[in-house]
Amino acid sequence: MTAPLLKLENISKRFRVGNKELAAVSDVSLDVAAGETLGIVGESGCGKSTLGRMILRLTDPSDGAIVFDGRDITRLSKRAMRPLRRDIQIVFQDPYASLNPRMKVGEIVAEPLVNIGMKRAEIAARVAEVLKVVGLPAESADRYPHAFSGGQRQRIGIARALAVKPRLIVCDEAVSALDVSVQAQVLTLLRDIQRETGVTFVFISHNLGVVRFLCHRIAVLYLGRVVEIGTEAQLFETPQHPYTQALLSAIPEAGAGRRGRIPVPSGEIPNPINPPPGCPFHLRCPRVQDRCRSEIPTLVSDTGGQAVACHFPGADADSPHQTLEDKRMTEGEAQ
Ligand SMILES: Nc1ncnc2c1ncn2[C@@H]1O[C@H](COP(=O)(O)OP(=O)(O)OP(=O)(O)O)[C@@H](O)[C@H]1O
Repeated sequence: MTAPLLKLENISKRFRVGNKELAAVSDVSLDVAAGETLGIVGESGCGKSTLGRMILRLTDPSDGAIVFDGRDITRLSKRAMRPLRRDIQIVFQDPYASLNPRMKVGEIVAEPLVNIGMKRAEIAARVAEVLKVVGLPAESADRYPHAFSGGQRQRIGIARALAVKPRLIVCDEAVSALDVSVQAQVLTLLRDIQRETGVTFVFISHNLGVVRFLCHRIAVLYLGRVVEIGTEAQLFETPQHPYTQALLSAIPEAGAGRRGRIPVPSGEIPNPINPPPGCPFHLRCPRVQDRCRSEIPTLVSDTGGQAVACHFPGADADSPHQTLEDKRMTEGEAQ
């Protein structure tokens, strides 16, 4: 197996809030292979953006290591990070707020190229090239962002991220502000770009329906911890964690990919300043037992690579402990 392009090793991030500490991300370990799309999902406040910001080194982790292409970048200085900025880019959620309204589109897309010292003539050619890749006419370069729709602006953001030929793009809620039909177009564009260029994506979203379309593997985050991770098929066909199951049951069959927040399981999300002892999900869990109230479950992987952090994992109430392998065998036996 080839080494992962990105490796997060036991990453944590704690913020000081007054005289207390808030654990935004706790002990997260993830691998992302080159050319893969890893989805990170969970409700608001579960630590998705903080994780994304740490990957970009916009926020320093409190503990753990970030390894990019075999190199530990956790403690690199700003200066040492500069050449790597080209390799790791970000696309933000709000295409209205993230583009400078006083700059022409051509200048916006060119900015990262100027920063890496590319020559003027080459910049113009590259800007035209990436505008074409994202489906915008060359004339767009001379116009200002306000002349474009939300979906077109997000294409401009993607063109800007792509300009420097990055190896990894973190998409933080990149389609969440768009209408459903526009979301689908932008997701298709991202998938096509990946097929064409082999770029790796970390795709952050609160919407499991959206990540399903694009992601090869998905990590579900709850209160700063990965509670389940697996391939798209594993998570959608045999989710093992009650939280993943609750998120899935909230996606109407026909509405996968629709706009809006996931309706949540009953009960409040605990405050990360004062998290409950034991399993972070136990206050909302339909399967809670005594052990869950005192012992934090560790992430345990099955032979197929699906991993779950739950003392009592199970596919659903009728067939507890069913794994994707069990399901395949059962289906095979039935034939
Ligand atoms: N700079 C900060 N200082 C203090 N607390 C922070 C800071 N940034 C984030 N947090 C807290 O860390 C937790 C995780 O926030 P984060 O923004 O990463 O979550 P998220 O899953 O991306 O949520 P959303 O989708 O609402 O942005 C939240 O409780 C948030 O209030």
